[in-house]
Amino acid sequence: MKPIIAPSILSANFAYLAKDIEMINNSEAEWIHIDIMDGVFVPNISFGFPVLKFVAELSEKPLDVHLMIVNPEKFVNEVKALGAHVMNVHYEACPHIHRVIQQIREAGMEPAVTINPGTPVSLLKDIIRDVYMVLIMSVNPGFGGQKFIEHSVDKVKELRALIEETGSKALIEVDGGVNKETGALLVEAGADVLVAGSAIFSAPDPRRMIVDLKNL
Ligand SMILES: O=C(CO)[C@@H](O)[C@H](O)COP(=O)(O)O
Ligand SMILES: [Co+2]
Repeated sequence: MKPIIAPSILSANFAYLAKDIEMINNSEAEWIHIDIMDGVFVPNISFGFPVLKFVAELSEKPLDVHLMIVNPEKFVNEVKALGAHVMNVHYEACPHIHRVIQQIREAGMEPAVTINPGTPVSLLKDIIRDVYMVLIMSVNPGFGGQKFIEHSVDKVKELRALIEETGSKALIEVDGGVNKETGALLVEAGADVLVAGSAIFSAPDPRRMIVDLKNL
């Protein structure tokens, strides 16, 4: 199976965001990945809902919303109002992760749980059947353009084994430092969805890069 490609607009040119969204609309990418940061959970601030309202209006692809914020459950309605397909919350940001997953599902979105590089896959055992997707961070969240953490490949293999063992249908997504080289290792290890920011937006031909990532 070819991986789903989700370009991260964090690496887009914000002065010409409409142009970059148009590029994604006319590409083979399935989703658009949206990184929301609050300067508390991660040491950076990206963009908020007033900006994303316009992104959502322009996008013809489903939105994969990655919330790098504390108390993400406070924003279920705002994310829903964007028409998001997936609401991705960090395991580390939710003491009551099971309840948050239920809230996302009740709101009519697909729940995904993200784990940081320092969080083990084994912690997902009791929620793996309840999530649509697990996002494995292959960099520490907060910035685009960072170096891929190699150990993430082992985490994908471990998660694939957990999914098979439990009969879960969860997709495996990986985010951070994904390019043609690291993407190939991840697909081989069992990843279903590749998020890529700088690899796509700094490529001479971003749409070609999306095709190349799909064909890994
Ligand atoms: O969530 C994040 C960063 O925290 C990502 O989605 C980045 O935007 C990916 O950027 P690259 O590592 O692909 O440049
Ligand atoms: Co992200």
